[in-house]
Amino acid sequence: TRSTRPQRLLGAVQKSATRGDPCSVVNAIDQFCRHTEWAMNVGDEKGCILDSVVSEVNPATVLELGTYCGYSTVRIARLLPPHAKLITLEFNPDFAAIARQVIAWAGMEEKVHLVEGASGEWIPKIKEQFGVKALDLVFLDHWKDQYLPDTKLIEECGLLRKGSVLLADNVIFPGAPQYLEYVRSSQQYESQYFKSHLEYTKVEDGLEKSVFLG
Ligand SMILES: O=C(NC/C=C/[C@H]1O[C@@H](n2cnc3c(NCCO)ncnc32)[C@H](O)[C@@H]1O)c1cc(-c2ccc(F)cc2)cc(O)c1O
Ligand SMILES: [Mg+2]
Repeated sequence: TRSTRPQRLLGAVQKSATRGDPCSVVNAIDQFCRHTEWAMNVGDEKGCILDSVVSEVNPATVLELGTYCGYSTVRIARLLPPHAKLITLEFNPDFAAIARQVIAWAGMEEKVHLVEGASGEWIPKIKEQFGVKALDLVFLDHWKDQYLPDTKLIEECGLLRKGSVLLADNVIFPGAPQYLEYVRSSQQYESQYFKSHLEYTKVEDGLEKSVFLG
């Protein structure tokens, strides 16, 4: 039977990237998605903005919502200090299986906890399961209509501290209008839009960075 897009993306990593070299994994996926088969990774252009936010925050604890094939997981983990932790939630078992192999190929297993499950079920468990007091950075890249409910759940679970950063992909395309309205109008956030383009295309898209003010 025909392979799936994530399987073909993993094949490109195993063919073109060097084991243990996260940058070569990121480059192999970008090359594949730009020249062979598009896939919904944050990509190289928005990825540079993601890199700058990760470097600025220098997080000890990161939560990613929506692992997919693990592109942004590897992109973030490669910048984290040795004992930092990236928790990434993915509820599709087929995508999770591919992402585990991409993360392993990049040699990032030590820094990444991939949890196979839904954000709504797992966000309330993060403190106890992972001994996390607060999240320094949250990267939202899952179903766009879930950005707002999950942000409210993260707040309710007391997972944010003064200075915690939310970074959301696709706030223009496909768009997350309710989320944007919330973080831009709330007194509890200082929000900033980083204009860019939809991965591997000329379509406008961007990332919204929102600092929790406590
Ligand atoms: O739709 C997009 N992303 C969704 C990602 C979903 C991934 O996250 C997983 N996931 C979803 N909800 C949850 C959940 N919790 C919520 C449910 O309980 N808990 C755990 N995991 C979850 C899915 O299983 C996937 O692995 C997108 C589209 C375009 C796009 C642009 C232009 C086009 F023409 C077409 C597409 C570009 C992008 O950058 C995009 O991110
Ligand atoms: Mg996205």
